[in-house]
Formats: sequence, structure tokens, C-alpha cells
Amino acid sequence: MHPVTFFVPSFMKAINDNTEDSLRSIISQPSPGVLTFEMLQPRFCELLVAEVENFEAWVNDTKFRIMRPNTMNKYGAVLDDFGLETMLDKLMDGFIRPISKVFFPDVGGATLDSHHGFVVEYGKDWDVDLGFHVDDSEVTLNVCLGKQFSGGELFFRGTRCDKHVNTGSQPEEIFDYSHIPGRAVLHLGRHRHGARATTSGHRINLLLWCRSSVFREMKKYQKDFSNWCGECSREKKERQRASIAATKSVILVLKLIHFCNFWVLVMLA
Ligand SMILES: O=C(O)CCC(=O)C(=O)O
Ligand SMILES: [Fe+2]
Repeated sequence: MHPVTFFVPSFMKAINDNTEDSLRSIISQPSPGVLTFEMLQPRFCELLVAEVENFEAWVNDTKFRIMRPNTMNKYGAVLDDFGLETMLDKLMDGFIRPISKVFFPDVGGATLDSHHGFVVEYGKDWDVDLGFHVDDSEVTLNVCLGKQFSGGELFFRGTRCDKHVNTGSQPEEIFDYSHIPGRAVLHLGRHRHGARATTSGHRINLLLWCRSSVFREMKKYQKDFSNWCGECSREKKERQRASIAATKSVILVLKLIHFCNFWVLVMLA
């Protein structure tokens, strides 16, 4: 792990300063819960792509069968499997957890302690697109490594808990992001998303699914409401609105009864 050769100076400085303000100064949030920032040096992206290509060539030559990154992608490789596990651990510990601690505290952002790291590849000879899904992660880092491509936008549709994963999205949850080489996207694993077709060229992205065993354990004992789920929050607001409306009606009826009683007494007097 050589931070200075891996990361762009603005990212290095924000992490070294390690204050909420320094992190906020380099991160944009074009849609709630979707963070983006300049991260990797072009030279590092090239080296990582070359390493993946070497590995794939070796796999082809030796007729080895390798694990694909996940159940959805047929192309790409698991980086942990060819010597990059320690480097990715350091990436998560030293560079992703400081950010997720500030921006994603409700899903164990401060306690990320394991990862699944892989690259995905899209284009005419690779995967074309990626269906709508949630990741098996608390926080996902997705960085475009290149090469040249068009299309391949990420589409987001709001964060949901297990119970609400198939519910509709609100207009404000709909967001499309166009990948830029070297630029990172950080989002919750439960933020529903997919990738549109890469219509030309070759797109390679680095994915780090970061997990928190503490959060996973705590989730087992959690009641039915998740404050990070868009639909839970909407239902909670709706319940509060209905309860306020019901209280108001009761008060109105009581006032009316009081008013009638008053006039009955006046007329009897
Ligand atoms: O292709 C992309 O940029 C998205 C990949 C992704 O969502 C995943 O591998 O979980
Ligand atoms: Fe994903």
C-alpha cells in the first residue's frame, strides 16, 4: 500500500487532516446517500488493470476456473484471491472507514471490519449491464478504473431494509450517475442500484463491499423500524401525521360537545 502513488493529493490531504470539514470539502453528494470524490491516480488505475489482465491471462493459459465476483457478473475477478487482500484491508481501515464513520454512522460505518473486493468488466466482450440489486455490504466503494467507454451509468432508487426492498421509489430517490475514471462513488449496500449497458469500449470498476459484523449482530435484535430505510422513514412520518390528525379530530369533537353543553345550559337558564 503506497498511499501517495495510489491516491490523488486532494484525497490524501482530506484523509490526513481527518476532520469532518476536510472530508466534506472533497466529497459531493449529488443525491442523498450517494457520495462521490476524486480518489485514484490514473497511473495506479492502469497498474491495477494490468494486474487484473495478467491474472486473467494466467487463468486462461492454465485453464484454471476462478470464482467470479458475485452472482450477477460473469466477468471480472475477486482481488482478494490473488494477493491483494491485505492492501484492500488497509484501504478499508485507513481510507474508507474514516469517511463512512462520518457519513454512514447508522449502518455501522464506524465499525467496518471485513470486505469483499473485486473488479467488474463491461463491454461487447464482457458483461453488458447489471440488474437492479442491493449489495451484500453495509457500505460499497465503487471506483472506475477506465478504460474508455460510453454508457454504463449507475442508477439509484433509494435505500431499503429487507422488508421494503421491493417497494416503489419516490421521485427524489431516482438518480443516475456517470462513471469517471479515478472517481469514487460511496453508497450504502442497501441503496438499490444497477448499471446501464456499456454501449461501447471497455469499462473496468473496482468494488469494495465493506461489512460490519457489529452492525449485522445488532440488526438481529432490532425492532421493525430502520432509520436508514426510505420506506420505514416514510411510513413513520405517515403514522405521525395520521396520529396528529386523529388527535386534532378528537379535540375538535370535544370542543363541539363543550360548545353544545354551554348553549344547552344557557337555554335552560
Ligand atoms: O458496474 C457498476 O458500476 C456497479 C457494480 C455493482 O453494483 C456491484 O458489483 O455491486
Ligand atoms: Fe452493487
